[in-house]
Amino acid sequence: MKIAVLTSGGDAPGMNAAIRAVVRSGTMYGHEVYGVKDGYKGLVEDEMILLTHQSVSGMLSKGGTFLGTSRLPEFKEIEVRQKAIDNLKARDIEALITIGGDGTYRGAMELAKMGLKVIGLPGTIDNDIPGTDFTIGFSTAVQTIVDAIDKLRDTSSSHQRVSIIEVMGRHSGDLAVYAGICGGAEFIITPENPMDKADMVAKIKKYKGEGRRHAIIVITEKILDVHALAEEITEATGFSSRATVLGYIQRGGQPCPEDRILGSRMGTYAVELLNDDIYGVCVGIRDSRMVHLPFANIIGQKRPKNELYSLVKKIS
Ligand SMILES: Nc1ncnc2c1ncn2[C@@H]1O[C@H](COP(=O)(O)OP(=O)(O)O)[C@@H](O)[C@H]1O
Ligand SMILES: O=P(O)(O)OC[C@H]1O[C@](O)(COP(=O)(O)O)[C@@H](O)[C@@H]1O
Ligand SMILES: [Mg+2]
Repeated sequence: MKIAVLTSGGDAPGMNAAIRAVVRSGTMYGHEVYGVKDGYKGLVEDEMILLTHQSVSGMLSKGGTFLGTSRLPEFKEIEVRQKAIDNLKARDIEALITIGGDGTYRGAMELAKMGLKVIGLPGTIDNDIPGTDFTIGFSTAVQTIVDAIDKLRDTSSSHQRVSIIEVMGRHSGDLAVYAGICGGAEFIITPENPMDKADMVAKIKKYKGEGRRHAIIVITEKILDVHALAEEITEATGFSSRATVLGYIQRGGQPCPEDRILGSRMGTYAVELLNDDIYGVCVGIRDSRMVHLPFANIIGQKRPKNELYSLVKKIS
């Protein structure tokens, strides 16, 4: 069978491991694997290349995605998707493996409805996809954030400051919660765990009175202006405060072992699903096992609130 693979949406460390696994296991099972450049854009513009065992050599340890990625809002239009399907048909490519986040899943489901054999793999640092305990890229991003918190604690403590650290996650607080716990944050503010400003100010005043040298606040992006919050805290508590927006550094870097393993497992599992004539599904990891679920069961669903949210309150 001819199989195409693409990465779409925000890049995530471990995407290359997943592509590599699709190529290596695909060729092992006798398939031909084509890499699509820059996500859905490459499908529409017919930018695809045959990938061999050799083409993915050395890719396991590389961050980002060597195929490139993009956001293509026009892919919501049926005429644009039809062009993608026609390009695949002209090359006799029967199946497509997409690696991306929730938006990529939506595009994949639409393609599946149009008759293409599609499998979705969860690749995003946000860990915001239902049906899987973890997404490819999340663990590496957590590691990067923890490293930043550790460094910010050094300078906070030296200057006796409250350090506010804004992390990514879009509408999901998982990055903030996991990294905040690892970094010993006093406060973790996320869409699922809103800020109680009066309580926070009272506690920071108390910490100041106790002579504490620092406090760490980790907050998900898009909730508020962190620099304004730093000024408010300084004024209201007398505990000098500074904010740092971590930004795109969270998306880059060498994938950690967990993401290399997750990408390798998911890429191989996707090919094996196609071998078994299973498609129209997305892959997940649940209780350490590979699973698959129809796109329709995942898209638009909410992830249950992570149980680690209650841990934060007990140990901070
Ligand atoms: N409803 C949709 N129908 C078709 N394609 C979509 C839809 N939503 C998103 N996409 C495609 O998926 C791409 C990636 O989605 P995006 O939300 O940007 O990133 P991610 O997949 O990482 O969440 C979009 O740029 C668009 O091309
Ligand atoms: O790269 P852009 O377009 O600025 O998008 C930023 C967004 O991408 C992410 O890094 C990853 O999100 P996606 O996986 O949904 O693309 C979010 O955490 C962040 O909000
Ligand atoms: Mg997303």
